Amino acid sequence: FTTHRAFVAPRPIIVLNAGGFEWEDPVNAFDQGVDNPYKNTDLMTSTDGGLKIDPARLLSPRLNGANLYFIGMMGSGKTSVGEAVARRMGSYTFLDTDAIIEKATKMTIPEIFEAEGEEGFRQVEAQILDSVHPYVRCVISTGGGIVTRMENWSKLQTGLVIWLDVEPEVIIKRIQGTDRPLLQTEDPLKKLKALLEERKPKYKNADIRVKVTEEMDTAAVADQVIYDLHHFIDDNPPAWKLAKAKAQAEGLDWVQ
Ligand SMILES: Nc1ncnc2c1ncn2[C@@H]1O[C@H](COP(=O)(O)OP(=O)(O)OP(=O)(O)O)[C@@H](O)[C@H]1O
Ligand SMILES: O=C(O)C1=C[C@@H](O)[C@@H](O)[C@H](O)C1
Repeated sequence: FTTHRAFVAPRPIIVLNAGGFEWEDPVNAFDQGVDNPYKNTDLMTSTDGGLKIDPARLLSPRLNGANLYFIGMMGSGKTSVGEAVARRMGSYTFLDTDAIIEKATKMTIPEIFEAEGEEGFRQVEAQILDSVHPYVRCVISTGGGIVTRMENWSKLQTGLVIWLDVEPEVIIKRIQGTDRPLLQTEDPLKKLKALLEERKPKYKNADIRVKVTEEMDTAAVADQVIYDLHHFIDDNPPAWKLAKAKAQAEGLDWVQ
């Protein structure tokens, strides 16, 4: 992680044509931003001694614009937690690749799976990620299977990647009976376990792994993510800081 990774110039969104159907320019689907974030009164909390700033608010200047990508199994909380983190940060916009896909294609995810199969959906997903990743200051919640395509990692790794690691037994209680296409089987828990085993080596490539237990509600997970992000940045200072420390240790003038 180096802060200058964040400065990828935004580029025009192209009109996409994948998976066998015409798309609208997905730029119109990017309207899920946090409204006027500086009006967020939760950013300052009152304590005994006075006002205390939310540590989430301090992340933004430390990230220098780098995007945060949430990865993990379906139902792991990427959308709920991602949105909570973006709101608390104040100056980051929240985006959800599944929601953008549905808006850009004017189809629901089950409809895309039905019409194009999983492979068609993956193509669409990869192109949406390609369109989204040049933007800066975004918290981006991704689809559970986005990690399966190697090419997606080159986009994810332009930001910081956070894996919400949740046991299938916990997930199934949250999402049983929903219309997620990959769980339309006789034994959804078995399917979830098999998918997790297959994907675990990919999820492990995340910069930060947050173990989420059943007792943790969305706010507790968001707290943990924010805490871990500060520690990650502490442990991975930008390259210029290391260069400065090295130069000074060698007795060189840093700036004449
Ligand atoms: N920490 C939590 N505790 C309890 N319920 C949660 C928690 N996090 C998320 N949920 C609930 O689980 C369900 C799935 O959450 P969410 O949509 O955020 O997951 P997701 O990872 O974005 O899923 P998908 O990849 O399928 O879109 C929602 O009903 C949400 O309210
Ligand atoms: O885990 C998966 O492969 C998926 C998760 C969802 O977020 C959707 O992207 C879709 O249902 C596929």
